[in-house]
Amino acid sequence: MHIGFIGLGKMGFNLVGNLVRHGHTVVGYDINEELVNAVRETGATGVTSLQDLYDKLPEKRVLWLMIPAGPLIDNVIEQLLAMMQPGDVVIDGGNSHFQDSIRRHTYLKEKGIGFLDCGTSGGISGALNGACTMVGGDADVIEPLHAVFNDISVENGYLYTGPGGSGHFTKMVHNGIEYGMMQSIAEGFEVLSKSQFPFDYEAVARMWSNGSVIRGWLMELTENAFKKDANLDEIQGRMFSSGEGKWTLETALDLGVPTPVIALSLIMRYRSLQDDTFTGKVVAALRNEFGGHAVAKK
Ligand SMILES: O=C(O)[C@H](O)[C@@H](O)[C@H](O)[C@H](O)COP(=O)(O)O
Repeated sequence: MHIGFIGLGKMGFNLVGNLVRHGHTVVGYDINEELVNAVRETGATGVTSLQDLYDKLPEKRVLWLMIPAGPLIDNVIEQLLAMMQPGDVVIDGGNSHFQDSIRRHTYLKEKGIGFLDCGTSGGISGALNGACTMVGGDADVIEPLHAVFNDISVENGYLYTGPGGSGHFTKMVHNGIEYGMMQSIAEGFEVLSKSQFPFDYEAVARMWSNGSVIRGWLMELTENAFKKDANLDEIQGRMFSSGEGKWTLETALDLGVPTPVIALSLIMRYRSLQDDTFTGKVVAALRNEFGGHAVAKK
């Protein structure tokens, strides 16, 4: 299949390589010309304008966006609308909010253009070697593209999730789960680190990766991290987040679903970004006021 790929960052670049390896004809575009040059090495055609990308594709064009979520998606869709014809399809492969995807689905459908929201998981290596894809949209729009999603995904790692928005909804929940699992693993290792035993964290993670109930990719990645830096001395414990955990919690609250693990995982990420907190000072001061309990002075 012919595919126009917009956004050749870490994920997009590797997805292009994956598509080319599976025999698809890809035209890749990015505002960064170095990436456009580099993508030519994968066997894709590199172009430096959206118009050129569009013109190089046969009718019923497939335009795959792998760019940061938010207004940029709307911006690029508006640029494409100046060229697109009914029958064309836009795929958003990034981490967009599912409500935005529902809106874009409706907006483009009114113009005869298909829209698929594709949650893409598995990180950078998965993008190249076999991703996990969860895709929402109209059944007739996705029908000719099932084979493509199957091609770029690991075996059984692709699911058509249903109506527009459901792909990104599924990805959002996946990421909420990811927050909770990572926080739990991290807390376990902190308990190990505070114990009286001289644990080798890499060895523990390797052992837990083999046969235990908590084995899995995140545990394997934990082993990798400790292999590189035995006590993680080289990094700070600041846990950034790009929004999906927050959206999962907001959505759960809207739906009346109690999600304490995901909620606290998210809050711990926010807490990790603060060196000291006013909240902490107030609680410490109150303990001191009512009970004379010691406070740590600066
Ligand atoms: O499934 C995946 O491959 C990941 O979930 C990925 O999509 C996610 O965006 C990053 O891991 C960062 O997420 P946070 O910045 O929210 O931690």
